[in-house]
Formats: sequence, structure tokens, C-alpha cells
Amino acid sequence: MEKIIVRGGHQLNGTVKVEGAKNAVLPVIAASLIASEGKSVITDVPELADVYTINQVLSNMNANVKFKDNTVTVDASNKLTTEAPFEYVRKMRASVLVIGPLLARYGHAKVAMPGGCAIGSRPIDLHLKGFEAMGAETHVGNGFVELKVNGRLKGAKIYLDMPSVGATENIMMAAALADGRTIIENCAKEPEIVDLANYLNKMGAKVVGAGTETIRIDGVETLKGTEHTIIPDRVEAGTFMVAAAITQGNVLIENAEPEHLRSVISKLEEMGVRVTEEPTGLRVVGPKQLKATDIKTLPHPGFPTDMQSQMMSLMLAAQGTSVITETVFENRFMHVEEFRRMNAKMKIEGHSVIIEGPSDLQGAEVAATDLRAAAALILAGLCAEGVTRVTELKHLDRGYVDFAGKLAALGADVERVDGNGNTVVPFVQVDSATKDQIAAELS
Ligand SMILES: CC(=O)N[C@H]1[C@@H](OP(=O)(O)OP(=O)(O)OC[C@H]2O[C@@H](n3ccc(=O)[nH]c3=O)[C@H](O)[C@@H]2O)O[C@H](CO)[C@@H](O)[C@@H]1O
Ligand SMILES: C=C(OP(=O)(O)O)C(=O)O
Repeated sequence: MEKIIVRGGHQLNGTVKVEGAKNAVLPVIAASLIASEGKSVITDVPELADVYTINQVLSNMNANVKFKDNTVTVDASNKLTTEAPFEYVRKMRASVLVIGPLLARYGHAKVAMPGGCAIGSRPIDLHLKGFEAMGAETHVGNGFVELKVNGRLKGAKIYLDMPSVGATENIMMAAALADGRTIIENCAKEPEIVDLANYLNKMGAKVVGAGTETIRIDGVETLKGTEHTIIPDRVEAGTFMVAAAITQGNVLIENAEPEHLRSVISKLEEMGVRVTEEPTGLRVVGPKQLKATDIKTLPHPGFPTDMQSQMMSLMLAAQGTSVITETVFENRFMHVEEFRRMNAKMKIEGHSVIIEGPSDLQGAEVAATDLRAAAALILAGLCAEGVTRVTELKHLDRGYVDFAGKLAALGADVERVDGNGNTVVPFVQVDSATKDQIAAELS
């Protein structure tokens, strides 16, 4: 079993570059299924397990997908099949994002129902209600959801009970080819929604209002392949901001987009961290003593739930009592038990965690419970006494490119090893023949 081994107590200094955003690239690759003509060329694509999964979902549908040098090329002009089996949806819930494109183009989609998840129940009822409002018939059975529409989807006025990111994306993609105007109210406003809207518009769609709480889409007849560069990953950027802060370091995070990180910057500043905008990114300087603060996760532009566990690590190192309230997911505190194994002083009360800092964190063997928890446990290891060993790295690989290598380049004592204790070559550094082989399996 692979592990990341962290020996705490090293200050981080230097420069780290942020990759393209996982949560932007997945819907963009899914949207390329709508293009019945031409190739889609997507650049700044991070080499993440999730990107390989969405590429496999598309290949499995008979789209021609290539992934090389951080560029994904999709040719979806073939006749596609319209089914996504459980083997992919189980690995990655975002596989459901193919429903909107398939329904728009073929009037049919059959996708395995995503099950529960380590951060709580994650239904897709809002996605389905949106499709139904546009005229689709939905049938759930035998572990699948199947949607059908006779002819084209019809534009509709859709109010989302909550601003779901996935539902907004899925409905936006379906509406791009619908007959008439769709209005999505109370929609998600995340930067990744804006990136998807920009991509769809370059493909020939008519989407207005992305980034606000109402999006209007006027359906068109067809969409064509286009070129697009993915926005920087605000969660990866935020994770390295915490890494700098927790080690009293001084790190320039290249490519970090301050406009996407306002709530994170503001909370870090409250904790005594210095954040300055530089021409190429954000410089983060950690204080001698961090101060406690409170956080409530909310849809964008509120504090992102995907930064909740990393901030928990920082609060454990801060002086005083901090409170984190999670309002986006029903159960995103599985990592609390793992932090406790590192001597963290914290308790869960309903949807909040109360953190008594500073905890004398001690290295321990801990298991990542989800993607961001994996990063958070490694961050805690950076300031813990002794050796921290983090397992269940499949979660980490979904969303971070060579996390251990990037931390080590900043001066951390971090190493990824296999079950025999041998250093593991990160995927991004595997030889190009192996990468080509993986790419060939996809096409
Ligand atoms: C691939 C991707 O972009 N993932 C992000 C996306 O996930 P995802 O798109 O799954 O998150 P949503 O915004 O849809 O979920 C937010 C909340 O709404 C609920 N809900 C959602 C849909 C629905 O039909 N019914 C329903 O009840 C969910 O259970 C959750 O409690 O946004 C989340 C919230 O910012 C992030 O944490 C994820 O990293
Ligand atoms: C929860 C996350 O992703 P996903 O929605 O893909 O599970 C995340 O990126 O932290």
C-alpha cells in the first residue's frame, strides 16, 4: 500500500505552480460530447486520476479522446453510444455530467446512479427535475437512471432549490441544444460555471449570466469543437496557501487567481497570514503565531467546502478556539477522527467542529477519508512532531498532481513510498512511453 511519509518541522519557501482546475475540466470534457462537428482541444489539463476517468467515460461511448502534454483532444463526431456504466460513476461522481450533453444531442442517456460518498449523501434530484422540466422522461431502476425525450428538449424556467454546481452545469449543457430559452434561477455561481459557459459559447452556444444567480440559455441547432484553456485550480492554490501558512513559510503560488479566492484570502488574513498579489500569483507568508477564526462553508462566493478540511489543519495550529460549520455537505467531517489520532483537540457538535488550538500535533499513521482530507492530513503532518504516514492515496490522486513532489520542492520532508518502502515515481514523471500506452488505451 502506498503511503506519503511526512516529517514535520520544515518551513516552506519558494515557488509552486497551480494546475488547471479539476472541477472545471471535468464538465468541459463532458461538454465536448455535444460537438457533432470538429475537434475540441482543451489545454492546461491536469494529469489527475479524475481526468483519466472522464476520458475513459467518453472513449467508452465511442468518442475519440487523446491526452498528451496537458492537452485533451476530443473528437465526438462519430455516432456515440449513450451509456455510462457504474465502473466509472463509482470512481467519480462527476461522470453524471455526461447526461446533459447526451440528452441534448441524442435525446437519450443511461447512467449508473451514483451511490453515497464519504462526504454524505449526494443525490442528483435537482439535475433530474431540471431535465424533466425540459421534457425528458426519467426512469430510475436497476441501479441506473435513464432519460429519454422525443425530439429536442424544450427550453424551460428552472428554479434550483439549492445552487447545485453539478445541476447547474448539467442543465446548462442540456439547454445549449434545446428548443427555445432556458432560464436557471438560483443557480451556482462558482468560477467553474463561468469557465463552462465560456467553453459552450466558444462552441456556438448562447449562454448569458454565468457567475450570477440567473443563467439564460438560448438553444441552438448544433455545437462545434473549439479550443479552450482551463482556469487555474483555486482549491489546489488554497491548499498551498495553507501549506505556506502552517509552516511559517514564504511561498509564491503562481497562477493562483485572487478573484476566485477572496473568501479564502480573507480568512487567512484574519488568522494573521500575509497574502499579497504579485504579477504571477499570490505570495503567502505565515506568521509566527496563527490566530483562531470561524468558518462557515457556503456556495460561492462563500467559503468553499473543498477548503474546509485544509483550514481545519491550520486552525489546529492556531492560538484559541476556532469553529468550522459545514453547510454544503451533510457529513464532511470524517477526517476529524483521523486528526484525533494525531492528538488534535476537537469535537463535533451537529454541523460544526470546535477546535481548541494550538494542538500539540503528533505524527501518526492516518487514512485519507476523501480527496481534501488527504491533503489536510499531509498539511497537518508538516507541523506535527515526528513522522506522519498518510494512506488511501487514491483519494489524493483524484485531485492533486504530484502533491508530495511539489511540497518537497518547497523544502518539506515528504516522500511517497510503496508497500516495500521504495520511493514512488509520481505519475507526471513516468516516462513518456508509459503515458503514450495509457493514452493509446483510451483512443
Ligand atoms: C466535480 C465538481 O465540480 N465537484 C464539486 C461540486 O460537486 P457537486 O456538483 O456534486 O456539488 P453540488 O453543488 O451539486 O452539491 C451541493 C449540495 O447540494 C446537494 N444536492 C446536489 C444536487 C442535487 O441534485 N441534489 C442535492 O441535494 C448535495 O447533496 C450537496 O449537499 O460542487 C461541490 C460544492 O461546491 C464541490 O464540493 C465539489 O468539489
Ligand atoms: C468533493 C470534491 O470533488 P467531487 O465532487 O468530484 O467528489 C472535491 O473536489 O473536493
